[in-house]
Amino acid sequence: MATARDISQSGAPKAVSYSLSASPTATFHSPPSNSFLSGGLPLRIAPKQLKPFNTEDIKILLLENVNQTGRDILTGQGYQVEFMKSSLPEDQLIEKIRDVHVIGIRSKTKLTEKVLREAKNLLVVGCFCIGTNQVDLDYAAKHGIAVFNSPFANSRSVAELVIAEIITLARQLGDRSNEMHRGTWNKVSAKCWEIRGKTLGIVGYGHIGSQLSVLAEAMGMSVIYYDVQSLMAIGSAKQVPSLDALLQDADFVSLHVPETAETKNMMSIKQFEQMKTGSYLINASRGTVVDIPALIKAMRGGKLAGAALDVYPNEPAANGDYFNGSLNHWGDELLGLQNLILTPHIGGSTEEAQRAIGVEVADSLVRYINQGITLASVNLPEVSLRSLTLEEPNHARVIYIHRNVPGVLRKVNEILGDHNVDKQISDSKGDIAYLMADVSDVKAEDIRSIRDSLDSLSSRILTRVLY
Ligand SMILES: NC(=O)C1=CN([C@@H]2O[C@H](COP(=O)(O)OP(=O)(O)OC[C@H]3O[C@@H](n4cnc5c(N)ncnc54)[C@H](O)[C@@H]3O)[C@@H](O)[C@H]2O)C=CC1
Ligand SMILES: O=C(O)C(=O)COP(=O)(O)O
Repeated sequence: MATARDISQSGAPKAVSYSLSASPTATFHSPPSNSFLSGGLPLRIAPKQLKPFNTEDIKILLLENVNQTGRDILTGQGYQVEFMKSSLPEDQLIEKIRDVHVIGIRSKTKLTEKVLREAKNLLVVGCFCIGTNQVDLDYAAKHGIAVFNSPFANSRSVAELVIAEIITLARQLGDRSNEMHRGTWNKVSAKCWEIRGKTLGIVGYGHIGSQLSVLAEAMGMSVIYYDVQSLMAIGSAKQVPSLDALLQDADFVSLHVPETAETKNMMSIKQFEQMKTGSYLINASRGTVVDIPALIKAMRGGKLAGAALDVYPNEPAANGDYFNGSLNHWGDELLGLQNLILTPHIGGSTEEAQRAIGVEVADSLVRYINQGITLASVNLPEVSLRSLTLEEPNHARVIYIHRNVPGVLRKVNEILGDHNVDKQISDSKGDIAYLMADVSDVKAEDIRSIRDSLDSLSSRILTRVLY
């Protein structure tokens, strides 16, 4: 059956997702085949007066132990919230995602095209983390699914972890501690260093890299950084022109780039060869950025004096025994190395960061679900109008997500032109455009007519009407 998410190859808009309900206690409906309304939210019309949609009809699935702060905000809105501590294997994720309007994830849940294709009712994804590489952002945008994240609420936590790791590596604290646990007293100073006066090379000078820069300089380190963009240095840090230049000069190299095609195996055999003998590598970015066999080789050959890994190419879905999962590719080869700190992707895992992320992403979701506001979306144009005046009767907010092709605004305004448009805004991002208009003095039949007319336009991706 065609759904509201389909973009017809023929250009003809497809059917529709929700039923019209006049019942004051209506619950979520499965898409009826003969329904005549489309879009992401159930329409609710009370006799005589238009009513806002019912938040209780919204179904949300939260995976990966999203913080209580976010859960409280979402349940406080009256949405139906299902919470799970871990991520889900693909087959179970596909089953679950078919039914929900909103999904909240962290870095583990992969929302690929295959998964999103099944998400027939999905309006919006909340990434309760910084990275959005786990979501097919382009597919989501082309199907009118907004994606939000928290761009910097855990940056400080990651930077502090890296500072701890720099000192831990320089003083071989991990090995000394392990030895003490095994009953060995091993008091040594050989190849143990102060970090004062050493050079830290930061790869990727964004939110985390620049925070790290400030902390490292405060401890007496010299900072150099490499970034694809030309960025203002903080303090006395200096931008260098290439990764090679950074690797040749740095005593410690810390990676803070996103997962992209360009950053895959950014640190491989050639790059390790460029590094100073006795230097250290820290990766708290994404597991794909470091070629692990090349790292093992560099550590065994003495090129590196130590390394810290917080992220891995494949990470387990849940806490527990990982030996049967992702890390067994390298097994003893990796685990047997000296002065290698392994942590289970905890860079952003502090109370402060998780609480702040919970609030920030949940707030973005509520704004989008209730008001259609896309501010801070990572894949749709950022569009905002002041809050819908729900107190005023017979107002409606029309949201039209469409392909960015010539002539759409003229057609939309022909449709809206029969009504009193109080405010209107439109913006585009690549192939996708987002239009929002508030209309007043509309009755139920006007809304139905606006909706049907917008649905009949060949540019349509998704129509929502909120009131
Ligand atoms: N370990 C953990 O728990 C966490 C890991 N992360 C990871 O850290 C990454 C970085 O986070 P932020 O600093 O917030 O991101 P950001 O977007 O603020 O900064 C990334 C920087 O990398 C630069 N960059 C991109 N491609 C590059 C390339 N090929 N070569 C050199 N520079 C390049 C960008 O220009 C940008 O300045 C995130 O994408 C995420 O994958 C983020 C938070 C927690
Ligand atoms: O914020 C990020 O991108 C992170 O890597 C942290 O991910 P997490 O929320 O711990 O799954």
